[in-house]
Formats: sequence, structure tokens, C-alpha cells
Amino acid sequence: MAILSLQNVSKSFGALKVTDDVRFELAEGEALGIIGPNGAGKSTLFNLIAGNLRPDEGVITLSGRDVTGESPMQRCASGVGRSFQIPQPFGHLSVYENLLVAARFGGGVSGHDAPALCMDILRRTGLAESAAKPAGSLSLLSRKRLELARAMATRPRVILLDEIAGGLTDGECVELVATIRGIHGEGIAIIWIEHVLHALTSVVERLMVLNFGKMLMIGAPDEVMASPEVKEIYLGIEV
Ligand SMILES: Nc1ncnc2c1ncn2[C@@H]1O[C@H](COP(=O)(O)OP(=O)(O)OP(=O)(O)O)[C@@H](O)[C@H]1O
Repeated sequence: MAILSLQNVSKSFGALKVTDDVRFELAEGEALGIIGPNGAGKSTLFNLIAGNLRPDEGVITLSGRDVTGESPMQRCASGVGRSFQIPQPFGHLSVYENLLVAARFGGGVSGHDAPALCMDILRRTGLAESAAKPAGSLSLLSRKRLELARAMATRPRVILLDEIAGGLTDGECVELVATIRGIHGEGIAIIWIEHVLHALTSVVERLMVLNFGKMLMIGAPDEVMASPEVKEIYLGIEV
């Protein structure tokens, strides 16, 4: 059974249809990339999946259960973890404390289990040596790692990554991709919106292209990127 399914999901802001009849299924443990021009509706789609927005039409299910009416907190408890484009940790709290907050309040982890879980996530996301540092003092790469770690601390079954590689140097990007690959290798499903294409296509098994809220194409990254329509619309290359 699919871990996540969107059936005929649409959303408008006034007269602007920002999500137009989107339908796809995400398999257990699958990594799906989403690309598209600015304003194509990528972040809106994440807001619909995470429960920050309600669709005007359509149904969203998690492991077959209809979650369309659930709040962001309920979706988080149901297994949807999320990283944001602009990291906003609690800057005065330590990295470890940030994870504790996510685990306790986002993931509903007990006070007894949370410390071990957070220590494990610090290790898996390459943050172990920064555990005691104030989150506000971290480098951009470490802030991105913390964004990932906070999402992991909610014990997600599917994790939404929103342009997490943006702003990193090539070397930092390689490091972050290795961490994301590791998490994917543990069987956590991923949906990743990203403009840094080489990072994205080195992880995902399928790629979706959004344009004016519609799914233009979904398939193997090579096939999608080779499509003349995708090259013209997304890369601006006339073919
Ligand atoms: N709350 C809102 N109210 C009105 N219009 C909105 C709202 N949120 C998004 N939009 C509009 O919906 C369209 C899609 O926005 P969205 O942020 O989902 O695109 P995107 O593909 O994520 O873009 P980017 O790559 O620039 O982040 C844009 O035209 C945007 O201005």
C-alpha cells in the first residue's frame, strides 16, 4: 500500500488555481523529487500534504487513512515530518534541546525515550559534535542539518524537504546529500522540492514536474529531464 496518496487534489487562491488536479502515490520508503518554475505551486503542495492548507477538492491519505481534514499537528503525529526552506530553530536553545522539543511536542515521544532518540538522530544527521551549541550559532550547513534532524525527531514515515540544499557550497551540498541518502536508506519516504538538480537526482527514484499547479510529468529522473517539454518549461531551453 502507498504510504501517501493524493487523489484529484486542487487548491485555488481567489481566481488563481495553484494546485490543479494533482494525483500521485508515494510508495513506502520511496524518494520523490519535485521541480518546477517559481510560482508553480510546489510549496503550496507541501502545505496541503502537511495540513497547513486544506484542499478545495480531493483526498489525501496516509497508509490508506483519509487525513484530508487533519491539522498540521495531527499530520505530524500521523507521520508527516517537514523541513522548511528558511531554518527557524529556537536560536537560544542548544541543538539537542531543539531536537527534544521536536520529539516531545511534534513526535509525542515520552520523556523517558526522547533523550536516546535525540542522541541517535544527532549522530545520524552529523550533528553529534554540535549538540551543546546554541542553534543560533550554527553555520548554514549545520542549520540545514538541524532542520533535517528536527523533522526526524518527530519520527516521520514521510519527510518533506523544502529546498534544503539552497545556498550551500558544492562541497557542503555533497555532505548534506550523503546524510539525506543515509536517511533514505533507513526506509523513510522522502518528498524533496529542490532547485539544485544534481543533488536531487542523485537521491530520488522519481521526479515530478509541476507547472502552473499541474503535474506536467512524473517518472524516472533521466526520462523526465530528457523530455523536450520539461527542458523548455523548466530549464528555459528552446527545443
Ligand atoms: N496564501 C496565499 N495567498 C494567495 N496566493 C498565494 C498564497 N500562497 C501562494 N500563493 C501564490 O500561489 C502561487 C504558487 O506559490 P508557491 O509558493 O506554491 O510556488 P512555488 O512553486 O513553491 O514557488 P517558489 O519556487 O518560488 O518557492 C504563486 O503565484 C503564489 O503567489
